[in-house]
Amino acid sequence: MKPAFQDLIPHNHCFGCGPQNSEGLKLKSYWRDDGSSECVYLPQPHQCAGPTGFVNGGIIATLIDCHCICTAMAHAYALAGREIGQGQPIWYVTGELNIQYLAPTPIDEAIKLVAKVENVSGKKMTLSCELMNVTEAPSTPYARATIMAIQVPSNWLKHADIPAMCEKS
Ligand SMILES: CCCCC/C=C\C/C=C\C/C=C\C/C=C\CCCC(=O)SCCNC(=O)CCNC(=O)[C@H](O)C(C)(C)COP(=O)(O)OP(=O)(O)OC[C@H]1O[C@@H](n2cnc3c(N)ncnc32)[C@H](O)[C@@H]1OP(=O)(O)O
Repeated sequence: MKPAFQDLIPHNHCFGCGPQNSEGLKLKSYWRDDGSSECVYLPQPHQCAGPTGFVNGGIIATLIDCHCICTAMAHAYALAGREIGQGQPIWYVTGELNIQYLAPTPIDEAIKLVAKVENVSGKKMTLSCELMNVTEAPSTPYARATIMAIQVPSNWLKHADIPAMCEKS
């Protein structure tokens, strides 16, 4: 199996997707044969909503956000004809995140996110994402989202790190 996007993107302390964040969700994203990307995640009991059986909406938002932004970066490297993480870094941030929560997401089973790049226009990349049961059974997804990813300059990180956080990892 090829490495996950997150294992190739350098210098990532993100709570959702950073391998270098020991307290984070550490999600992993991969290309699928049809050009979409997927991420399988097993929710943890403490990530519950009010009732203990369902996943908190903010956790769902983080999973969607990080899977889509990492997909945007992976797609941008592919458009540049480079392997992820090779050469001048390509960074994207979340400009907009719109989520429809369609049904409660069970906390005691693996879930799957599938994202697609819908459009690239200058610095802006639009992606769609569905969060569903890991079996991809033909039922309504638990959540559906659109994301606007915005490319930021490769020197953006110079302004964005707290040294103590970097030293910790
Ligand atoms: C803050 C943390 C960032 C972390 C990532 C950064 C670097 C990566 C480093 C290592 C880690 C690697 C991977 C994983 C990292 C993260 C994954 C999770 C992602 C996040 O969790 S990330 C946090 C939440 N995110 C923010 O903290 C963004 C705050 N924000 C800004 O920093 C600015 O707001 C920015 C840069 C978005 C725009 O800056 P700006 O306005 O100067 O950009 P500019 O003028 O060049 O606009 C260019 C075109 O985008 C359009 N546009 C602009 N903003 C838009 C918006 N909001 N919605 C729709 N369209 C928008 C314009 O209308 C124009 O469109 P047009 O070209 O058609 O005119």
